[in-house]
Order: sequence, then C-alpha cells, then structure tokens
Amino acid sequence: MTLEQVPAPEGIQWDGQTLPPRPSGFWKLLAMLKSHFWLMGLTIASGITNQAMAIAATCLGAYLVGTAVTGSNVEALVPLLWLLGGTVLLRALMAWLEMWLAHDLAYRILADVRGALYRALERLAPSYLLDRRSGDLACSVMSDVEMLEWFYAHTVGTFVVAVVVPVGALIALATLHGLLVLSLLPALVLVVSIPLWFGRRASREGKALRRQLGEVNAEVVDAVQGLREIVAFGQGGYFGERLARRDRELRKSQMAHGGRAGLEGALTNGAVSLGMLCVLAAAAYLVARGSLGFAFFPLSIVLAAYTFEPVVALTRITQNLGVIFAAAERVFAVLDAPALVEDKVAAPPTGQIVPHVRFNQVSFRYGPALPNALENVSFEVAAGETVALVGHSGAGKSTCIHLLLRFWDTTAGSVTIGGHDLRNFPQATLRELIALVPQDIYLFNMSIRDNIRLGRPAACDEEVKAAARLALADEFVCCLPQGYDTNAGERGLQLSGGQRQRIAIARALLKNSPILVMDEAVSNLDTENELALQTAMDRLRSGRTTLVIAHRLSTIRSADRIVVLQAGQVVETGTHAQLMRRGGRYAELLAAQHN
Ligand SMILES: Nc1ncnc2c1ncn2[C@@H]1O[C@H](COP(=O)(O)OP(=O)(O)OP(=O)(O)O)[C@@H](O)[C@H]1O
Repeated sequence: MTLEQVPAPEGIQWDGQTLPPRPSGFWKLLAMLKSHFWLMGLTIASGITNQAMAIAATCLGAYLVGTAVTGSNVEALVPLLWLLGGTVLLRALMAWLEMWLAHDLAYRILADVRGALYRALERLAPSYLLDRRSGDLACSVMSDVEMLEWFYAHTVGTFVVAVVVPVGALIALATLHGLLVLSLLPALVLVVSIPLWFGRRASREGKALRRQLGEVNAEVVDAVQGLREIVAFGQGGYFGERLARRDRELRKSQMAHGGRAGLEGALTNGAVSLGMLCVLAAAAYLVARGSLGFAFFPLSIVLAAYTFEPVVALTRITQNLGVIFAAAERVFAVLDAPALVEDKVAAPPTGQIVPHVRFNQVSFRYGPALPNALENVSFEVAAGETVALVGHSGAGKSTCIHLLLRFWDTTAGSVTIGGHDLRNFPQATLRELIALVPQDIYLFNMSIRDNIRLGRPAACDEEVKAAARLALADEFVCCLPQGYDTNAGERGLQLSGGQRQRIAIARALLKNSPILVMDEAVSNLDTENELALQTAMDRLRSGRTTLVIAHRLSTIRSADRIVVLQAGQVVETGTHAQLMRRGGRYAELLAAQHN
C-alpha cells in the first residue's frame, strides 16, 4: 500500500465503525506547540526585537547620513553614533538568540514526534507494517519528521515577525507621510497574495514529492536488504534501472516544485522592486514639494525595505509549505492510524490463568473486502500439550498464530486462554503469557548475549548462558570470535539457519512463558543440526502449552494432536497414528511432503 492509499481518515468506515474526522495537518502542527508555549513566545520576542533593532540601526544610519549630507553639526551626531553601535550589538545578540531558541524548540518537538511515531508503530505492529514498505516508513520516521524542523524553526516565528514588523514599519512610514504608505500598499498586497495563488499547486506538488521520496527510499532499502539475492541472480542492472526510474519520477517532481518556487520567487521580487520604485518616486516627489525633509529621504526608503523584508522572508518559506504539510500529513497518517487491536481492559482476569488455549468457531478475514482466511475453526491445546498445525501453504496456519498472539482480533468466534477471551487480557499480559519462536528470527545489531536477553531484559549473564546451553546454542556461540559478545550483525548473516533458530529457542527459554508458539523453519538442516534443534525444541516444549506450525516429521510425530487445515478450515484432527490409519488429507499431505 502506498501512502496515497493509506486509509483516508475522515469518516472512514472499517467493519461498521466510523472513525472521527481529524483536524488538518496545519492545526495539528500548531497544537504540538502547546507544551512549548514559553519557548515559542521567547523565540517570537527575540525575532521581533532582532528585526526592530535592525530597523532602528538602519534608520539611525540613514538619518545620520541624511543629516551629515545636509551639513548639520556633526558633533551633535556623536551620541546617535553610540546609540547606533549599541543597536547593532543588540541586534546581533537577538539574531543569535532567535536562531538558538527556534532550533531548540524545533528539535525538542522533533524528538517528541519521533518518540510518538515509534510508539505508534509499536501500537500498530504488525498489521499496519505489513501494508507499508519498510523504506517508506523509515522515510516517514526520519526525513518527513526532519522536514517539520522547517515549520517550527523557520515558519511559525517568522510568520508572527512578518506580521508585527511590517505593521510597525508602516506606522513609522505613515508618521513621515501618508503618501509613502499608499504608494507601497498595492505592492505589499501583491507580495502577500502570490503564495495564495500557488497554494493548491504547491500542496499537490508537495504531496507528490514526499510520496516519491518515500518510494525511492523504499526501493533503496529493498535493494540493500535483498542485495545477496540481487547479486546471486545477477539482477544488479534490473534493480539499478528500477531505482533510476523512481529517481527520474522524483526528479520530475523536484523540477516541478523548483520551477513553481522559482516562479513565485521571481514574481515576489518583481512586486518588491515595483513597491520600492513607487516609494522612491513618492519620497522624491514629497522632497521636491518640500513636504518631506531631505534627511528623511533615505529613512523612508529604509523603512519601505523593512516593510517588505520579513514578508519576503515569509513568502520564501511558504514556497516550501506544500512539502512541509505533505510531510506532516505522512507523519500524522502513522500517528493517527487506528490500531486494529486495542486494550479493552486495564487488568488481566483475576485468579490463576490456566494455559489452556481454545479456538471457538473462529472465522477471520484480513480486511472487509477480503475472503475469510479462517472459517469456523475450532481446536484446543490443553495445558502442557503440544498441538501441531499442518496444511498446505495458505491453509491458515500463520493466521491461527496471529490470532493467538492477538495481532488481529477474530471476525467471529473467539480465542480463549484458561477460558478467558483474549480481549479480556491487556496486550502486555498476553505477551508475557506467550513466547514466540518465529521461522526467521530477527537478530538485532547487538551482541548475541543481548539478542538472547531480549527474552527477559532483566536476566543476568549466567541466566543467558544457561538458556543458551539448554537450547544447545552455547557451544557454537563460544566458538564465535568474541563468544557471547560477538555482534550478531544486521539480520545475523553470519549464523546458519539452525543456529539462529537455537538462538530464538534460547530467547524463548529465557522468557519462560507458559504458552509457546513456534513457526518451524522449512529449510533442510544437516543431521547434526537437525538433532540439536530437535533436542532444543523438546526442552523448550517440556511443560509448556505449545502450538507449532510443524514442517518436520519428528515434530509432527511427537505432537499430542495434529490439526490439519485446508483453505481456512479444520479438515482433520488426531494423533499421527490415528490420522495415518484414516488415510485421509493428512496422510496425503505427509506423503507429498516427505516423498
Ligand atoms: N496480511 C494479510 N493480508 C491479507 N491476506 C492475508 C494476509 N496474511 C495472509 N493472508 C491470506 O490468508 C490466507 C491464509 O494465510 P496464512 O499465512 O495463514 O497461511 P499459511 O497456512 O500459514 O501459509 P504458509 O505455510 O505459506 O505460511 C491466505 O489466503 C493468505 O493469502
């Protein structure tokens, strides 16, 4: 799913629920300033003082030059020179303070947003993540958030300054002569209105630009993650061309954005030049008529220039607003995405929870428009039992696991643990009750020790080693260059499939949950690895309620019961011996798999 297709949040219907409308990205960006009110106030105050000092210094300078040219007493100007020096210094100080405060404010908010995004991803995982490309998501988390720096550090404060300062400069100009203001106003209105003419186009281009940037990112991440396959299949050229195609689209959007921003800039410059020319002509006319002293001629030009300056600075920033709001929309699309599964209770059911898992007439579909992935599925795993799920690819085995882990809620029927519906457990409790050994364990870019410790972060080194010994991982870990301190590297590439599974088993052993969910790897292992893995799995299963997606004959045989799934339905249940005797679907499946 691309971002274009991310559910439009307003009034959307999802399985009968209407989600409330959301305020626009702009108001949400402003709302984030609430908790940094004082910092924002200080930024604006220093920005206004900075501009006021700049005007004061230039006006003083202009007045001094005007007075000196008309041959007045130069001695009398000395105090004004001191004042000019003080104003220049104060301006420099305020310029620094404004920058510092604006960036402090922006980076604080950006850190808040990144934290909120991470929490949102955690809340939405894994259902939402399955639908988004990881590179595109990474782009949202990093570069879209980075774009917001523009808004907080360079837009909000600049906007207030661009309103307050020109008003002050216009008042000062009006005290010199009303005609000066009148001569400048049409051009000022023109400058302010130019970004409005291009508003829609800027928003459209901004969205396209951020979307394409996300796609290029996704493409690059994809290619980097799949580099081994790309090289092995000699497909470097093909992927290079895909990336180049995305890049060409991105460049087209960037050119459109740059062209429009350039046109806006050129029109703004033209309007400012026109305004300055009008003021120049009006001031010259007033001086010639004797309505304005010559000493005030440079002053009126300087005041006119300062009326335009903050507005022009703002229009330069508004040229990027389309991209900033598009980035904000992408960020808020993640922050506001409704979680498919939410805690309905604050505390788990009271009393001891028996690890007895039951699927009661469960039907489930992944989306309102999709067919059922499970249809009236019922089976149970009694406390301490092992049940193996078998079936062809797409039969619904993983879906059963997803529902037990409550990654999704059932569409009809229920899954219970100890007789309690999963919806009556807070998700945190559920995660504690169940340990998962996935088919392809993700090894984080940290030491093997810390990778195992993810099972129970509070575990000491000895406990980690004990779990590894039980999982028969200790021996090969000790042979690694730095033993348990060896970095597992990105995706743990230096470990074999069987070794990685044993790390996953050690992780689960350390977690020590009463319920175990295993998705057995399909890959073939050598006999030694196979035996080691089997022993490790048997140790892990012992005394736990285990639901396993089984591929190995040894696992299937040793299960207390086998549930055979076909097209989302349970077609057979029984022990290996019973099902073999029956000679039905299970026997066919096994014959096909193991011949
Ligand atoms: N995230 C998803 N969105 C939509 N449909 C899905 C999703 N995941 C699985 N399905 C569909 O649900 C059905 C059951 O899939 P499931 O992954 O549970 O099968 P499986 O038996 O585990 O297959 P395999 O052994 O290949 O993993 C399939 O038709 C599949 O296409």
